[in-house]
Amino acid sequence: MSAYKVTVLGGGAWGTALALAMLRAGHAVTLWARDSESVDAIRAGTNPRYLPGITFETGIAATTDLAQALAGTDCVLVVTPAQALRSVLTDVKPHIAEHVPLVLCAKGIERDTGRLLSDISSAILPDNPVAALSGPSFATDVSRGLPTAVVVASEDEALASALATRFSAANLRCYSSDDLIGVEIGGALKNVFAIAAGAVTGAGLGASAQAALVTRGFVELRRIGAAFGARPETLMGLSGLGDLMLTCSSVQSRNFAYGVALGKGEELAGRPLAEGVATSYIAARLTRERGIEAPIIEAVAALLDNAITINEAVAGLMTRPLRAEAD
Ligand SMILES: NC(=O)C1=CN([C@@H]2O[C@H](COP(=O)(O)OP(=O)(O)OC[C@H]3O[C@@H](n4cnc5c(N)ncnc54)[C@H](O)[C@@H]3O)[C@@H](O)[C@H]2O)C=CC1
Ligand SMILES: O=C(CO)COP(=O)(O)O
Repeated sequence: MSAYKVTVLGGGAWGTALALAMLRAGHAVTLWARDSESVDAIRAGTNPRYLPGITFETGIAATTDLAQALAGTDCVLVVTPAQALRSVLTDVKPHIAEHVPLVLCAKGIERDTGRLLSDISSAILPDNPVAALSGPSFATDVSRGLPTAVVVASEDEALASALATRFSAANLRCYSSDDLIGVEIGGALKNVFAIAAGAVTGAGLGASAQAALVTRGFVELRRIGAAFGARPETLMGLSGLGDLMLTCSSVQSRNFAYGVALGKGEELAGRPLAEGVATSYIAARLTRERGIEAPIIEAVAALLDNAITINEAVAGLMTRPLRAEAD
């Protein structure tokens, strides 16, 4: 029987880690990256730019040739940044066979349109079933083979379950879900709250403020999730609360680290990818348009725009009208 062929698009931290996870699950893995430097390094068992200090097994067939990466593939993991999804899938279109599932692994909402990533995928590649992989999982942990649990979601429950089975291995446990929107919303918004939590830490506001911020962030996530049709139990799961806990508590998170720099008033240009920046702007717009109360998201977007200071953000949140917690 020929091996199940997985194509990974994206040679950054998460693309490399997922390619390794797929290799360890016993699949034939081809990784496409746009720069030959990353391709050469990954073939040799390193990715110094995105996973510094980590060496790993060889066996990933890395290439800069997209057509070659997609030829004869059984499944594609799309692991480029959320804001690049539209252009990447447009490039993929001529080279992918119908019915090959696309598993979206980025966490974000398209800034210009407010579209969820699965919407973009269905619009560009309507004949390819779409799934999302999300949950608390740092690329460094996964590439080191540390135990990790994620969720694979698709509106097609049988597909989600089949992919979760394929992707699971000794140290990667994949749950399945048919709540695609719920999984996407949780993954996208936790990055915004991670920036907020980082800012609280960076500004030295204390552990109590930190806990309050994360808890009230989760309330905003639930409100927005409800408006988008996400199931509450999905938001309570790995891709929602689980990832919120992870990224709001560790400088291993680039979004949290970005927030720390913001809270300290440090230079923000040139930092590693923090998906929550783009997502905060569009999430603030979407919540405003839909009349959803999301003061933390609003504050993050305003802070990033230099429209308010951290002290003004705190004062704004602390002086809102008092209310019952459950409202
Ligand atoms: N790093 C992590 O621990 C995790 C990351 N993610 C998500 O995965 C996504 C990717 O993140 P990372 O791999 O960590 O980012 P990264 O910054 O390490 O790598 C991004 C990769 O995408 C490539 N890229 C950027 N724009 C591109 C374009 N227009 N066309 C083609 N390639 C492009 C870059 O060259 C680079 O290889 C993000 O949405 C992130 O939220 C999800 C879970 C864990
Ligand atoms: O999504 C992640 C872990 O689940 C990675 O978070 P950062 O993008 O903030 O590093």
